[in-house]
Amino acid sequence: MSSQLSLNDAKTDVQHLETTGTGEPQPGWLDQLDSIEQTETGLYSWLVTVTAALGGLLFGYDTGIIAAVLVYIRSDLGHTLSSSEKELVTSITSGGAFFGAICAGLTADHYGRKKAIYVGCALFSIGAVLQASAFSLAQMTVGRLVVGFGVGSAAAIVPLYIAEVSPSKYRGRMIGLDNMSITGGQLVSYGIGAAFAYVKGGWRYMVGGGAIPAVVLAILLLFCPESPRQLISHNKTEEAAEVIRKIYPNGTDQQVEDKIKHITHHVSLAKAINDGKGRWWIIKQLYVVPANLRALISACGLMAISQLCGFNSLIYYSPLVFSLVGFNNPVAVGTIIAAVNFIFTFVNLILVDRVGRRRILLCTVQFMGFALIIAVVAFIYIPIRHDLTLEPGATVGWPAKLVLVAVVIYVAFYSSGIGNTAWLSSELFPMEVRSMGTMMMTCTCWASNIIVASTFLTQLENTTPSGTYGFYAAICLLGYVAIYFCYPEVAGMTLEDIRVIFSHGFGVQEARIIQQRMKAEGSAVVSQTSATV
Ligand SMILES: O[C@H]1[C@H](O)[C@@H](O)[C@H](O)[C@@H](O)[C@H]1O
Repeated sequence: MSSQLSLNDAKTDVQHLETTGTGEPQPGWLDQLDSIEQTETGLYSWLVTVTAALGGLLFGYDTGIIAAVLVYIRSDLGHTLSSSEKELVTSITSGGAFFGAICAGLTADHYGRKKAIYVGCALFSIGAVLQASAFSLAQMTVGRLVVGFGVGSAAAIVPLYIAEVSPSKYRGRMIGLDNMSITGGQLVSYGIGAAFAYVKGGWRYMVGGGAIPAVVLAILLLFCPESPRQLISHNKTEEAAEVIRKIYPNGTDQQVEDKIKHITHHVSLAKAINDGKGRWWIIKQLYVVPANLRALISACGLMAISQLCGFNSLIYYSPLVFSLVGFNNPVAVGTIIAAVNFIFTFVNLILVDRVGRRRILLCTVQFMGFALIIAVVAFIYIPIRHDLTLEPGATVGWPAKLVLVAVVIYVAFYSSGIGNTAWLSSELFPMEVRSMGTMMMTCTCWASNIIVASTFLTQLENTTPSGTYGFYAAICLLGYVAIYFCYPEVAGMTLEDIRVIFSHGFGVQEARIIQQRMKAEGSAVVSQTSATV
């Protein structure tokens, strides 16, 4: 490809292609520019994706490891931690993630995806060292906060980066790999927790170990490219061409050139839409345009349900819950939960595009609620005192085993449904407000996560385990009603269709009609996640 290919040339070419003599767009011209997507994909983009997904692993590891730490930290910070202190060191990470996600979301366009991931690596490493060397609650809290900043930025940037370096036919699966590595990281953290359970000061190795994948990620990232979209957006067209050649090793020079024009078109479009308008203006559009507001309610509402249903009370505190009901190797029992979460994330990955988001959600959320009701009943028969200890002499009987079974069922339905599907809702937003809408969704995630993390133990003490899980069961059942009325099925729809359905209320009926029409026309149900550039 010639070196004179600049952003301006590409723009001119796009304009030329875009119009006929009458100024009408030529049908299918944009698709023609993307024929490189049909070529055989090489190993490169998979290696880049697996590397970036280490960011997801760190997110999972650092959120999951607190469970074992809380069991083994005992009085190493100078005194035995009270319930509210345990809640503080747990929820401060979610608080950090809230701000980390906002900062990363606001700066990633300007500084690039890779820089944001490097900053995440630095935060993970600094946080790990601060925690591992902590002898006071204050230092531990700061360490957890710093790690939280890293978690938030990884949660916001890694899926974005993967989406931009992956060929569209594998995009859904590659982003799914990030979800798998979050739950995989939680599983690894439980495994490490169990492995260091009987080592003196073992919790320091658990938290310090979080620095290892962060350093590995930082080193491997040196071999990864900046995303072509970012490069083009900063007029680095030649560099973008190099990256595109590596992602699509079987593309011709012409196809590489076309791909650049294709991305340039989308970049210019996005710039034109938000031209001269500040971020606040875009955020305002989410609220003042009724269709946008409804999309925001659906996306953020689903995310809030996915957190307020109490799932992370298990990820963060399940060893405490299982020691409460009498199991004497609670971290090992908790590992079952993390393993089920990991395995069923994979089930979600396989089903979500085929079955559709709404159907999966409606089916799984009600069973989550029913499973929790079984746990509520079982807890009634376990003699737990107000200070969260068992009555002396109590043993692990059938109620404790029933709690474990109910919780495993709940987790399986969670991760095969709402746990991962909630992250897909960015597809509900029209392009001009998508990045800000996604940021709002991420903020909702961490804000509601903080509520669960910071209230769970107090709630157990004050309203008993049955009351606490009864509350979460109620959220699931209310969530079912909310999804039924407010969450339309958008799998495989064009952005225009999605815009139309939200201009008619929440568009559940309209979406059904469009889905039926699509089926009748035999159009393939393709994930919108994989359809965006
Ligand atoms: O998608 C993730 C996943 O399910 C994690 O296991 C959970 O900790 C997160 O809160 C959730 O958003």
